Amino acid sequence: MIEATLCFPMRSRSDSAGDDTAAETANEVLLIEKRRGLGEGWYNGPGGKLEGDETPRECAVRETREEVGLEIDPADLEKAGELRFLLDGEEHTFCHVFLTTAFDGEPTASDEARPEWVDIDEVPYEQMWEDDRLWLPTVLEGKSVRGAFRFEGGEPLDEAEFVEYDLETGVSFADGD
Ligand SMILES: Nc1ncnc2c1[nH]c(=O)n2[C@H]1C[C@H](O)[C@@H](COP(=O)(O)OP(=O)(O)OP(=O)(O)O)O1
Repeated sequence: MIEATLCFPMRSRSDSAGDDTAAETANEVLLIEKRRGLGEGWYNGPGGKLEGDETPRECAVRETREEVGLEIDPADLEKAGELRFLLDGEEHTFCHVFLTTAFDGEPTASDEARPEWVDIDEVPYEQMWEDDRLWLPTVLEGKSVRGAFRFEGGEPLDEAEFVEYDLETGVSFADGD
């Protein structure tokens, strides 16, 4: 099974301070238009597969740097979701989802991704993985999710048919995940 990450940098158009979680104060999210590989041509968060012995946080930081050039401290990532993608009844990908409002730099396009700040009320779900509309709005509201999403039809995953799902909200995750 593949272990992967998604990272959603968020920002507020009008600066607001306080102890709120990232998604409670932010109203724009950084998406990428994927330029190659799984999900090519669709919008998603920066992210990708874990490499070597890196942790999910380290992976999210590395993928966000490689894809859009933002620097993030792993401690500034808020864990927001755990998603299981199943293909033909088999576990295919386990994906850790993170949010952050703390990052350095300006998003820059790479070979893999074209970044775009998007209002959280205008996320282009019709140009994203079909499951995203089921869990991403909840994540962008600052609530955590744990879900399983079943696809049928064989590899590659992005050409398989999305058939059903289970989703829990307001879940908690183990420290350090
Ligand atoms: N169903 C669904 N919804 C939303 N997001 C995803 C899925 N399935 C997925 O695989 N994903 C996400 C999880 C990952 O962030 C990417 C896929 O990562 P990929 O591009 O294959 O990983 P990289 O490590 O960047 O790839 P290469 O470097 O090998 O090209 O999609």
